[in-house]
Amino acid sequence: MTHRLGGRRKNVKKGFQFTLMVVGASGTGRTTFVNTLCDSNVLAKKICDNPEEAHNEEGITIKPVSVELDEDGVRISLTIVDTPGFGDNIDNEFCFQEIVGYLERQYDDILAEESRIKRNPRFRDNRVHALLYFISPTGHALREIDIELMRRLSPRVNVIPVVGRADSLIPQELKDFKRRASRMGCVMEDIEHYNIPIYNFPYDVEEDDEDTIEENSELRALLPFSIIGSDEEIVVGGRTVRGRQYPWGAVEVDNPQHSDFARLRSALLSTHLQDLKEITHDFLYENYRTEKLSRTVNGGGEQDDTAVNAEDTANQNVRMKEEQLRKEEEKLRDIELKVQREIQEKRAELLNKEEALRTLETRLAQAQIVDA
Ligand SMILES: Nc1nc2c(ncn2[C@@H]2O[C@H](COP(=O)(O)OP(=O)(O)OP(=O)(O)O)[C@@H](O)[C@H]2O)c(=O)[nH]1
Repeated sequence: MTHRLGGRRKNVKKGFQFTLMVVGASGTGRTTFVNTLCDSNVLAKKICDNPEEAHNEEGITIKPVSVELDEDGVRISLTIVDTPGFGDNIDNEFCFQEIVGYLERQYDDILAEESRIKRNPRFRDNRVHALLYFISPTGHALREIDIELMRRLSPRVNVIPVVGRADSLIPQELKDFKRRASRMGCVMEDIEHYNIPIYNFPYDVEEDDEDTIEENSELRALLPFSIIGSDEEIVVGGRTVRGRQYPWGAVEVDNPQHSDFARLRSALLSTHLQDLKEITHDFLYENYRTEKLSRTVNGGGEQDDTAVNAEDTANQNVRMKEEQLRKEEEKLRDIELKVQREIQEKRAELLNKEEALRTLETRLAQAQIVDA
């Protein structure tokens, strides 16, 4: 079920917090996309690599940066988590682990916070709500590394595949690459073939309204989104627009005929922001939590901070229950004593009355004897 921003007046006033991770090999256009999305230089461009150091494998660095955006009058506090260095190494296993580890650490923080007796008012929820996976515009099927990473990340985050630098392919090539199976294979065919549970703008024909179904099926049909990014402005037919100028013509970032940038931007920051957050909390985090806690209960051997916290909470619950039972027993004992006291008082009262009756009867009998 998709939720719109408009229905949440309180949040509209306060604004929304959203965290977006961007992953993709170097040169796929991640940095330019982020800067185009935020309309400012949020991420610094990598300045020309030193050829003497090019063979050094630097590994991946995960860098969150925050930026405040105004989306049609709604404040969005957007955190971008960039992952430069992904796919640059011969062995990418370390990169996979770093990214999955980062996503899981944010869940662990929430789990630990939920288990605390006293909440930390300054606690910040850093869970990642969506991950844009940048695919190189090769025109070929997905690479093994793309399939492997999307498959590993999908259980932990809403993965949305995008084709970066989409203007590197001519429109027909791009169409074939996105959806239409050709000799080369295509992105969506691979995603379906390998059963990768990406975020596919879910809808329920029975439950959702017509507009939601229509909008979500349109967005689903655009997957993977083709992205053109540019931090430059060009003049096209007298209009100043963000785009890229070529000798043969121009491509415009915000023109839906040229790129899916505008549709993706509005899905992320407006129409589907709440849905992505809800799936993260209700489904992805909940699954992680269940896995983690059942591993702890089943003695999976993992005894980290969260496990200890969960154990503390369980012990505390037992102690609270014991205390409650003790109080109830005390209350029952008091009632019992009170009832016993009342019975004794009534019995004494009855005995007194019997005594008085007997005295009366004796006096009556004596009076009758005197009369006779
Ligand atoms: N044609 C075209 N070029 C692009 C596009 N987006 C970025 N580029 C160019 O591609 C090159 C790499 O872009 P970046 O945004 O730095 O790519 P990146 O994925 O962040 O790469 P690293 O910074 O090396 O991790 C730059 O020269 C950009 O100007 C695009 O949509 N179309």
